[in-house]
Amino acid sequence: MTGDGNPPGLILAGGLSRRMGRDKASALLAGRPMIDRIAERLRPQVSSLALNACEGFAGVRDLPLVPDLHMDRPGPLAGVLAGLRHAAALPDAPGHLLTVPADTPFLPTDLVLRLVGQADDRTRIVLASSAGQIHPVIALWPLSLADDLEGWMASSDNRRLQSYIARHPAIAIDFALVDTPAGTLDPFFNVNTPEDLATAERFIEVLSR
Ligand SMILES: Nc1nc2c(ncn2[C@@H]2O[C@H](COP(=O)(O)OP(=O)(O)OP(=O)(O)O)[C@@H](O)[C@H]2O)c(=O)[nH]1
Repeated sequence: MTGDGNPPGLILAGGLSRRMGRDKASALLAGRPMIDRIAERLRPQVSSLALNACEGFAGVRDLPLVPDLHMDRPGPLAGVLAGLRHAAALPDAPGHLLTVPADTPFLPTDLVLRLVGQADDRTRIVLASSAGQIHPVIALWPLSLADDLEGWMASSDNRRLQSYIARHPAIAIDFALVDTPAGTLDPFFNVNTPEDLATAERFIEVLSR
């Protein structure tokens, strides 16, 4: 990787949180906003951390806001594009950007280490996977993709991350499930609903014992 250091990180929080019924990034999880837990997990793994959300997002005060560039084109790809442009302007000239969603509070502490280990060129997208499932929002993106992604978004109505990724070299790195007294925890467990929030609280409780 350029700079041979950790990549900058971007938390994607530009979604509508319809299933949660309120902004999920700032939803309290065991007494703390979920996004604080995610930021805490990521900070030691990245060179800098920013938040992608809509202009005016009030959920987090201590992260720089990177707004979507294509407000008429919703979807996480718009956040990735905004993040790639943001990262390209950073002083240490990173080669890649790490993205994670705002709803995965159990991110592995070796997430970046393992993804970066496979980022051996400037073109390959390195994705996280678990239990045989790829998580396309949890990925290392080469900064060199920015113009290509912008062109794709301008010329196609397809907003699926998987469709864009399928056009590029990509590799998925599998992360193990974790056995806990509350059951098996997927490190990329997604908190989308109030019920998921309750499940996540149970895991936090047993993991903190
Ligand atoms: N920048 C950006 N990110 C988005 C957008 N839509 C979804 N995301 C992000 O993509 C990730 C996955 O989103 P989902 O959980 O599928 O959707 P959501 O809108 O957050 O939640 P639901 O409305 O319940 O589907 C999350 O990190 C979202 O914040 C968008 O329009 N712009």
